[in-house]
Amino acid sequence: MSIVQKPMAAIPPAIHLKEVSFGWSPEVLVLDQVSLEIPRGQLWMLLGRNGSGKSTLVRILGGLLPPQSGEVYVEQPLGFVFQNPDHQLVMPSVGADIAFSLNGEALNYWQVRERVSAALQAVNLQGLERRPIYALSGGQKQRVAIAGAIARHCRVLLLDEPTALLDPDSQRELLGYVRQLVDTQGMTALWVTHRLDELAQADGAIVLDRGKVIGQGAPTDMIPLLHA
Ligand SMILES: Nc1ncnc2c1ncn2[C@@H]1O[C@H](COP(=O)(O)OP(=O)(O)OP(=O)(O)O)[C@@H](O)[C@H]1O
Repeated sequence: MSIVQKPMAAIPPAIHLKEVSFGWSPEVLVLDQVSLEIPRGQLWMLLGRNGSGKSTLVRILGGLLPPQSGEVYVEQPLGFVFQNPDHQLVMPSVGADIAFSLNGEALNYWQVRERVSAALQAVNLQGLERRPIYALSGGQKQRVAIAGAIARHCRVLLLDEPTALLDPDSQRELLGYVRQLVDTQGMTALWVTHRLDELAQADGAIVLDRGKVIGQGAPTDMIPLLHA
């Protein structure tokens, strides 16, 4: 008897860019024919020197900038976490801020409370709904920003240097939470960083150089490209 194995259905990537270009002026391209794929349910890092185009790329992925040419696909809904949480958290208390991120969804009071509470649990800030934002540490503020995305049931998280303003312990802790969300909730995360030690937690990495992708794949394979 022969066993016929059905081919596994290919899982489409959560993020897919094909030949995307962008420039602030017609003469100078900040992104030049960028093509990349990020598999669903993985944590990838985006690396490159200052000015290589990382933030521009993340803004295009988030729909904040339109590409001049090329194709962009990002699984929805998506959430953003920026370098400075003070630019992102707009309400006076933790619970109000996360609830605010649910504006526009047709949820009743109890559903909002349930989403806020579950999101806080996912980033280990349970019970802090009433805590004023000003009373949080930088790392806790970043976790509230992530909780906003969790509450919206985001499938993709775009994090633009989220640890840049954190102390080393909070950096490691935040990365640990995102790693855990990817592993337990199947989210896909793209994390922009300059910190090579963070690569150890990644499933893959992409290196940008002057607006071009010069490498994408296993994190350890990308390190030599950064020193080239
Ligand atoms: N609003 C803007 N107007 C004009 N040029 C811009 C604007 N924002 C960024 N640039 C330029 O686009 C290029 C890419 O910037 P981008 O912020 O994407 O790089 P980056 O890799 O994120 O850098 P960094 O690591 O310093 O954050 C840089 O030359 C930058 O000066």
